[in-house]
Amino acid sequence: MYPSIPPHIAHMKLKANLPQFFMADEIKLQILNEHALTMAQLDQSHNTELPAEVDNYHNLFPLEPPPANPLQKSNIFGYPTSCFKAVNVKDGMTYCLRRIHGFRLVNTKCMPLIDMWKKMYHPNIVQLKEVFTTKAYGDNSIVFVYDFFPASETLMSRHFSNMPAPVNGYSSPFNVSMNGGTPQPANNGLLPESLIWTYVVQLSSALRAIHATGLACRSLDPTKILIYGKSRLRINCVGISDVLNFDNSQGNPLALMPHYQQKDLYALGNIVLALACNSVMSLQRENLQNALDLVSRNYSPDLKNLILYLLTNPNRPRSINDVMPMIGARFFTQLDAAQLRGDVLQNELAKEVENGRLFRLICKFGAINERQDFSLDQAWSETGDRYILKLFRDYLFHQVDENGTPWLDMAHIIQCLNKVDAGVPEKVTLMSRDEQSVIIVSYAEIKRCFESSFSELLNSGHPQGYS
Ligand SMILES: Nc1ncnc2c1ncn2[C@@H]1O[C@H](COP(=O)(O)OP(=O)(O)OP(=O)(O)O)[C@@H](O)[C@H]1O
Repeated sequence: MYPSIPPHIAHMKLKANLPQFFMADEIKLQILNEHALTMAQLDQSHNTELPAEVDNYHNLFPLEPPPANPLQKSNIFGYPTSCFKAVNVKDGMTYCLRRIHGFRLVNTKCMPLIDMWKKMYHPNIVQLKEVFTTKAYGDNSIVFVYDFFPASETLMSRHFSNMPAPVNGYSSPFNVSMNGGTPQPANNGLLPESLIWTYVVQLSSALRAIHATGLACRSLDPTKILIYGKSRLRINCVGISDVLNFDNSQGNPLALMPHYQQKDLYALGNIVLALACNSVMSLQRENLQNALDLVSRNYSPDLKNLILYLLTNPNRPRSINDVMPMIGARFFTQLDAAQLRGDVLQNELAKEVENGRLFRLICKFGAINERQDFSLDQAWSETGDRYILKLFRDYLFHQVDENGTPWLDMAHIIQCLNKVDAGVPEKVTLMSRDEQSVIIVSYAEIKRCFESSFSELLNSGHPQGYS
């Protein structure tokens, strides 16, 4: 048995500051979950519906169940749409593909707008990567490719999913046809005001960037806003309306944007009001006054003023920049939260950089240990420097206690690998498997054996990715 670092020591610093500690754990869980979802694959032997490949994308995996009626049109876009994750064959990355069924692109004058969207990088916008037409689905479809955010959901499903089924067969919340009456919170209680401002800050920041480039979102709707983690938002589906609803009569494709920007602001007002009432029913014209009363009773005057600014006087031109003073000091809360999260991530990244270094070391050990044949020498991995490395591998991984039971201790492995990596002069006792011989070597000597053995391999082969 060898002394090991008590596992809690490594975490002591973080645990001393509990909020950071929990945030780090939460982020790790989220990343694990996201990784599992990114890796999910369809069993191709059972998949008869989806094409194996669409343009440069393969491994298609639907992100939503097939609709009961395949001709069901999206309320926002007016065409049937479907969403997949897929892997790009060129870069191996996973993307989100949104197919617009039965759309034939006859006019490419809208493409400058798509180029503008592709250049738009913003932390609250799902980035558009490319657009292509395809017959891979057996019809004329146009596909919009976006960054993929695993484990994300829509703002609609997060906050308004327990709404009664819409009577018109469509699913857009902003078209729900209800019987009127006072808007009732869809869930028990109302959302905390701080959460609503968190959303306002993110959505207005995205709109500010979009409007500043001369574009407009044109599809701002709770079904077209992605949410992941606790409260991180991104505006989704940018660029689609610019293609599907392109007005060919305008010489300048940006000519109508100021008009659409006003509509974006109105849509933002609707979203904030629906969040504040915790119900999309508040958006019914006949419910508006009741909804505003509910906001006055439960939230700050600033929130009500923001909603009034965005929803009333549609003939008065409004600007997203006017929202900033209404957010006021709440902006600092956002900034603080973002910086705290940044610190936690930096801390976690530092640990992962360490882990990555040790992982590469283990990969190299794996390439040397137990190699059956090298340069026509069958005993290469059993002799010379490699023999020491073999015994060191046993020392690292195959320790047993006095009863012969495997002794498994991560801290021992990490500590020893770090010492080899640093080449410290400390000595270690290695024992042959038959326990007949004992070798005392320093970690520095092990490092030398390791480096010379690995460079022998490197010089003879075609190494890829080892550094
Ligand atoms: N870029 C993306 N990355 C990851 N998941 C996404 C992405 N875009 C959409 N999704 C997921 O795909 C699913 C369907 O999204 P979609 O925008 O079609 O919502 P919807 O409520 O079905 O809207 P609609 O009624 O217009 O079809 C949602 O679960 C959403 O979280």
